[in-house]
Amino acid sequence: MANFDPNDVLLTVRDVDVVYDTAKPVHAVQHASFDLRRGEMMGLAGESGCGKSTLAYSITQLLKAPGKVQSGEVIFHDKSGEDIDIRALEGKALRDFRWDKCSMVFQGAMNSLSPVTKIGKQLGDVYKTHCPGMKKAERMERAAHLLEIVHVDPNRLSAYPFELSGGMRQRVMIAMALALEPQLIIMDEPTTALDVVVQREIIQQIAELQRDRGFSVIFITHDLPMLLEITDTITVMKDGVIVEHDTSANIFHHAQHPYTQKLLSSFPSLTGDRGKFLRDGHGLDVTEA
Ligand SMILES: Nc1ncnc2c1ncn2[C@@H]1O[C@H](COP(=O)(O)OP(=O)(O)OP(=O)(O)O)[C@@H](O)[C@H]1O
Repeated sequence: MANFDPNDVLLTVRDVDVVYDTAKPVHAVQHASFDLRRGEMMGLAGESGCGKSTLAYSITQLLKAPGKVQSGEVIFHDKSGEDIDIRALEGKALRDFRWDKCSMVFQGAMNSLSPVTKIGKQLGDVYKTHCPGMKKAERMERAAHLLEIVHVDPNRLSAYPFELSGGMRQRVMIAMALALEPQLIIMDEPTTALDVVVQREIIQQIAELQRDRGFSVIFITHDLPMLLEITDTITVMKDGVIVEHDTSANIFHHAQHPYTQKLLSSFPSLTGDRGKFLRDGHGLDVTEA
């Protein structure tokens, strides 16, 4: 039971090919194609080194040398009706696109907060940059609201990052990613550096926020059972190639590719039977397999 219209595509990725141009070139992503719908939460799974991050960075033009997108098409179908060719964006248009329409939360994002600047100012600066006419009082009001959304006490606006726990700092980074209400958020192992209890709380919260606010998510992790709980669809990569892309329910019940089957069977379950949880469109309800 998905929360999105299957015909309402937000992102079209076609035939994307990425090479790291090193002494021995690495063909890290090969002919990757998928559609992401508006309001869809898609998991990108596969073992370390299979090309998940490379594909995500290519989509957002964040790939650094020696990585190079050699070919392919990435089109963002904006809610305004405009089709944006992301690979053709440069300069200000690209910077605006990144926060305004698409944001990213990285694994170590919490460590990218400036240690000498209060949380409120760092959140407020997103508005200062992207909404230049906004008054300071409104920036702070919005920053406080963002903290509330991610369950951090708004009094923490006056705190420095070192005064917050790792989980709180990562929540602040999620708040920052939400600031301009982007249509797409790419999350690359956003909770991996945190302890498991905090990971679980934050992942549940991401799923709730996504459901309530209707943005689309590409959630990157090697943790396939977790993806089964929170995503609508899952894309599985192996050695730079997308080997399977289907609804999470189909991946769980009828995985076609032997590699997906192997991934599914290689994880112990928290609940006894492997992955009893499946997203049903209403959060993380339990569904018998
Ligand atoms: N800067 C680089 N130079 C050369 N090769 C690279 C570079 N970055 C990544 N690669 C290679 O590209 C391939 C894909 O790496 P990538 O980091 O995208 O995989 P991943 O699935 O995201 O892995 P992880 O889960 O460990 O983050 C790997 O073979 C990796 O060694």
